Order: sequence, then structure tokens, then C-alpha cells
Amino acid sequence: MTNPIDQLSLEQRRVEEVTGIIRARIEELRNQVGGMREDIVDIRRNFWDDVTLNFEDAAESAESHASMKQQAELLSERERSHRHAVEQLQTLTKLAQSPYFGRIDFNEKGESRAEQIYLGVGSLLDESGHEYLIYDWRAPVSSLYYDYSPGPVRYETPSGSIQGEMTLKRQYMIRNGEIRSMFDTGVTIGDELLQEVLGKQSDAQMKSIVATIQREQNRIIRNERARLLIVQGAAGSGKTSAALQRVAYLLYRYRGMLSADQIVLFSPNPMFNSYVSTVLPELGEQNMQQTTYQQYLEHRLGKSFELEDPYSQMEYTLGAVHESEYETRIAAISYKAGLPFMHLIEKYVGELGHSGLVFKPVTFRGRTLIDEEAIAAQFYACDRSVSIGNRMRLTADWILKQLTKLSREEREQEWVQDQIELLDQEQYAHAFEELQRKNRFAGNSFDDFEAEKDFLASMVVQEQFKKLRKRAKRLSFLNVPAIYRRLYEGDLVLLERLDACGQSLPDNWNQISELTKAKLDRGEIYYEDATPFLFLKEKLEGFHTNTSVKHLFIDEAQDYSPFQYYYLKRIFPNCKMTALGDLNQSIFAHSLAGEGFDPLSELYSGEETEKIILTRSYRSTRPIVTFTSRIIEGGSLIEPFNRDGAEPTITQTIDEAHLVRSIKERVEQLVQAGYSSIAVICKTAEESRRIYMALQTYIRKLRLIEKETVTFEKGAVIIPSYLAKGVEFDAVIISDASVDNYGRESERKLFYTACTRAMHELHLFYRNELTSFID
Ligand SMILES: Nc1ncnc2c1ncn2[C@@H]1O[C@H](COP(=O)(O)OP(=O)(O)OP(=O)(O)O)[C@@H](O)[C@H]1O
Repeated sequence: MTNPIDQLSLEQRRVEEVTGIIRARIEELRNQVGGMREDIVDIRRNFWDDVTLNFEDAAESAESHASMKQQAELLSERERSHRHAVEQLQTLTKLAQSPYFGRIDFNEKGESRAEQIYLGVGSLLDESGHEYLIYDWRAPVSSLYYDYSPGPVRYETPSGSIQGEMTLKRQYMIRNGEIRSMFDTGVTIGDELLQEVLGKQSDAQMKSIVATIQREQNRIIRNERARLLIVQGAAGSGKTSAALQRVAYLLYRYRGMLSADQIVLFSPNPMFNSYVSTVLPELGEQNMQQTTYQQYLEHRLGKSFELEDPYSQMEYTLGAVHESEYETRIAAISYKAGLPFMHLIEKYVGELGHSGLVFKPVTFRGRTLIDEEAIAAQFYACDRSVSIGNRMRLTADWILKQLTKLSREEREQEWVQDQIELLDQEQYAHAFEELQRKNRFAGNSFDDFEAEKDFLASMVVQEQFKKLRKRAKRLSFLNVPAIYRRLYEGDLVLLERLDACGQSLPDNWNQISELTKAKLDRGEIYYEDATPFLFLKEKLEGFHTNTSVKHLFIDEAQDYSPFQYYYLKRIFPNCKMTALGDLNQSIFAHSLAGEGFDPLSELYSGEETEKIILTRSYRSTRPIVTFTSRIIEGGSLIEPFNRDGAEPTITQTIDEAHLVRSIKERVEQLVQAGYSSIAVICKTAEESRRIYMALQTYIRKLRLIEKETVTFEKGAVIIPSYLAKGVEFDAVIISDASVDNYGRESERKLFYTACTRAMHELHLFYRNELTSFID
């Protein structure tokens, strides 16, 4: 056995050799890329010179067409090669800095000797093109590194399972071609390396974790079987990290079949998008599509209503306790989140198939062309065995036909003559050409004059009717807002029928109805009504499904309601879903907390669903995890990663001035200690603004984070608790941990979420009495 020093120098020599090969290849590739770029510019510049164009007859035209096609193909082939080479160059540049982070020696069953397998963020072949100098961390064999310690091992490949023995597992920290540290590891992937990584300061951007992925995280990343993968993980257990590495894995595993734009990540807020946006490019992949549920709802709702955002709803639930309508609103949020409400809407739609739909008349220049009764009569005359969506299409076709008829009558109207007189030269010339083309214009008879007049009138009317036709095709003759409102009008037979079939409405349904109607009548819609409204709309109009999305990732999955999950399933029927959440961080009144992930688990069959639980927490130091896990029920199951640090502090302040002074001093001390991201977390936006106003003159570059903030930056920030979801800071200050601020049971998880954002230090301030969430 070689001694450790010799081992290190042997390994260093290999790093140098491999780095040398990488550098040479970079050089080579740079030249190639330069050449390709020139080629492309050249082809683009001379595109028309290099194609032969002749359209004299059909044969010549076909030849010209073929020549153009050939040239375009040549250009796109060069562009593709250029893109590929640039990507390769990016990967090689990363490898030149740190060619690999791990090694396993694997002796495959039946082979006489072990192969040394080095793992990095991309793969590299030797000169002969046969031997891998570096394996991509996502290659099948690389999973051994994450799943096993030395001993008997096996891994899966697309063509079956491979067994053998792992004789060595080693980790490296290589920077600028130099091995900074090296460990031979046992059971877990190097506590030493993880210690080193986690002990570092936070960044404005999330980092990739490929060198230290833990076994249970690897199960999430490489899962290919589940249609629905549910991850319940403690705060800081690496759910978001696992999700992003999973995207990178899927893009590698299904290269050529799956592209980044077929993967969608639903994030908690726009700032989070900026926080995670560098991970995939760091891994040499393109970012998936990112959105928030709110953005998605806005897109779907269009101009129908002004939509309340979830943070305004949150501010209401946190701050409006003393308002008279508070209990009604909370009951409404909770009821409208559930499946019983979804079933109520389904029943309602069933009823609407027989009667009760509300239509809008087709109007034009203040006149009704087709009234709502006629549309309703037409709709209800359609065969009732046909689905509502299809009957709606048939009704639209009927309206289009009516419009064609009506447009003929419309030509006689006075306004048409007025418009004709206003036509310009160009429009006249166009009409004249059209008439000639149709052989309806000879140029010298009375008929011609009539034909021209008629043609111009038809042209003017057609132009104006275009909008009507478009609206009819979009089914805008259906008054969905009014239909949704009717649900709350109380005179529905439906509600009695529901009662009869044992489904009961909440006790205060009448008050809920009043509240909802009042909002709708202002042209606004509560956040909790948006999904039910869209569900109703889609049920009536037919679902606008998105079949191109193949993977849906839902981060902070506990913040979605069962109703929202069913809606998402309907909208994205072809995709696999990965939902990552923590029930202890359920902060919305509508979220999954009560029933856990059960409603989500029922989305697909048992065989299609898998659940993975992560209990180890990596973000915070052991003292912080020990402290925060006492806030919630079942917290003792959370396992802190063994990283030492300062104990959290709790300080009582006398009044607001004292509080502001204390926070200021604490921030200064944290800056002195070298922390670069420090957050003062307040409960609400209002509290955040107040503290910000008081502190801004004392703390340099202090930033106030609001719901509109889209970038996550380093430095000192004041942030409302619910916007701190999913992100982390070196040090966290809780500005007011008094019982007055965090006293209601419903605020426990919000308080927990705020405290668990801290990586290295946590400081709490309070006035009068401390919250009872801390024992
Ligand atoms: N295997 C790992 N190696 C290195 N760092 C890790 C690993 N797993 C998690 N981390 C780090 O732990 C921190 C928390 O990870 P992440 O934000 O993914 O957790 P989370 O479960 O989504 O947290 P939360 O639910 O509290 O928002 C991050 O700094 C991440 O880089």
C-alpha cells in the first residue's frame, strides 16, 4: 500500500496530466469554434450568391427551391456544430478548473482488476477515444459513488444491473488544477468535504451539490419510475437542490428526447427564480422554464378579473384578525381549497348542461345582433349526450354562420357608406384589383358601379366583423364570470340537491357567498377563487391542456391546495410530477397541512406514486437545528448535520427605539464577523417597512425585499417572513418574536420557516413576552 503522501503526489500528477489534456483540447476547440464562426458569417453573407435562382418554369423553380433548401441546411448544420462546440468548450473550461471531485475503484464481477473511475461535471475521453479519463456524474456507473461505501455494490444500466466490488472511494477538492484536500471516505459521502462546503458562506445564488449528493438525495435525483414523486423533507434537507440536480440528470439521461423547455418548475416567488437560476448553467445545462402559480393564473385569467396575489391574501390572514369578515374569509379560503368544492363545481357543470348557462349577446355598434336567448336556445337545442365543450363549439359555429348572414344585411347600413367615403387611395386600388381578379369588373357598365359599391361595402363590414368572429371562436359569448357568480346566488336547485346527496356546504356559506359576490362585482377575484373559476371555465369551454411539458417540478409543494393539484394534473396531462415540500412550513391558510400529502398522493394510482422522506438537515448548524426543531411537533425526528456554531440568542428589548438600536448593533457585529448575507425577518410587509424606515439611515446598502422584488442579492436585507421561503442567509435576525406577533397556532409554522433560514447564526428579539413557540 502506498503511503498517503505518495498517494497525494500520484493524484496530483494525474490531475496535471488530465488538466494538460483538457487545456490542449480547449485550444484545439477554440480554433475550431473560430473557424466555424467565420464559416457561418460567410454562409450568411453570401447566402443569395451561392444559390441559383430561376423561376422561369416549374422545373427551374423546383431547382431554385432545392438549391435554397440545401444552402439553408448547410447553414443550420454549421450552426448546430458551433453550438455543440461552444457547449463543449464551456464544460472543458469548468473541468480545467476542477477536473473531478471523486473517484471510485470498481471491480466488476468477472473482471480481473478494478477500474479507476473519476467523476466530474462532464465526461472526458482520452486521445484514443476509448477510455474515460472523467465520467460525467450522471453516468450510470457514477451512482455507485453516491449510493455505496467500499464493499459489494451494484448499479443499474438501461441494459440491466451490474455487480461488483468497490475497493476505494475518494474525494477531492481541486481548485485551479491543484488538489487542496483529499479524503478516502466511508459510509457517507465525506463528512469532511460536506463540513467544508456547508461551513462556507452563503451566496446570492444557489450552488450545485454534485460533489456531495447524499444517498437519499440521489434516490430523488435518479428516480425514473414514479409518475408522481413526493418528497417530504425537513427545512434545509436539500429538496430544492435535489430538484435542480434532478433536472440536470433527466436532461442527460434523456438527451435528444427531452429538452429544458419541456420541464417546468413552479417556484414560490419570482425572487426564488433568480436565486436558483445559476445551478443548471453551472452544470452545463440550460435552465428549465420557471414560473409561479400566480403568474400562471394571471396568464390564464387574462383580463377577466383583477387577481389578488397570494401575498395579499397572506397579509390579510396575518393582519386582519379583528375585522368582522375575518372568520368568513378564512372559512372560504379553506373550503375553496378542497376537493368537496371541486365536486360541487363538477355537479354544477352537470346542471348547466340542462339549464342555467349565462350567455352574452353579440352586439355591434350598440345594437344587439344575436341576443342571449337565441344563443341559449341554440346551445340547449344541441344533442345533450354531446359534452358541454363540444356543444359550445357547435354554438360558436352557429354564431359564425349567423354573422355571415348578418354581414350581408349590415352592408345596407348608413355607417357603411360613411366608411366607404373615408377609404384611402390604396384601399380603393386594392378593392379594384380584387374585383378584377374575380372577373366582376369590366370598367364601363352600370353593373360595374353596383359591383364596386357592393364589394366596398362588404369589405368594410368584413373588416369590422373580424373582431366579432374572433370573439365567437374564443367562446366569449359565454359569460363565465356570471356563471361563477351564480354559484353563490343561493337560489340554485343544485345546492338543495347537494344537500340531498350528503355533501354539505360550510355553515357560513351565506356569508361566504356575500363576500365572494361583493369582490366579483368590483371586477376583482380573491386568490382562493381563481383556481375554482378557471376550473369551471375549462370545464365549460374544454380544457386547454399543455401536452408538451414532460416534467413538472413543484417546490414548496405544501403551499398548494388539493384543488390546485387536480387542476394542474388536468392542465398537464402528459407529464411526470415531482412535488417537494415540508408540511412544517405550510404557511398558507389553504395549504396541505391538515391532511398532509394525502390528497396529493391520491392524484395518481399507488403504483405510479413514490414518496421519499428526507430527515437530515444541512443548511443550519447543529445548535440552530436543535433550537428550531423544538418549535414544531415531531421536530425530534429532524437530524442535524454535525456542524458546530454559535447558540441562537434571544434578547428582550424595552421599546421600538431600543429594538432598532439592538438590531443595528447586531447587524454591525455580523458584518464585522465577515457574514455577507444578513436578513432581518419580519412577520409582515408592514412590519418590514417600519423596521426598514427606522434602520435605513444606519445600515449601508440595506435593502427592503417586497413581493415585487425579482433579484436575490447579497448584503443586509429586511424581508417579510413569507418571502424568505426557500432561500437562506448566513445570519438571521427575527425582529419581533413576541407572543403578540407570533401567538396564534396558525403562525407557528411561519415562525419556524423564518428561523430555519439561518445557516450560521440566529438572533431573536422580542418585547414584553416571548412567543410560546419557544420552550
Ligand atoms: N448534499 C449536499 N451537499 C452540499 N450541500 C447541501 C447538500 N444538500 C443540501 N445542501 C445545502 O443545504 C442548503 C439547503 O438546501 P435546500 O435549499 O435545497 O433545502 P430545502 O430542503 O429546499 O430547504 P427549505 O425547505 O428549508 O427551503 C443549501 O445551502 C444546500 O446547498
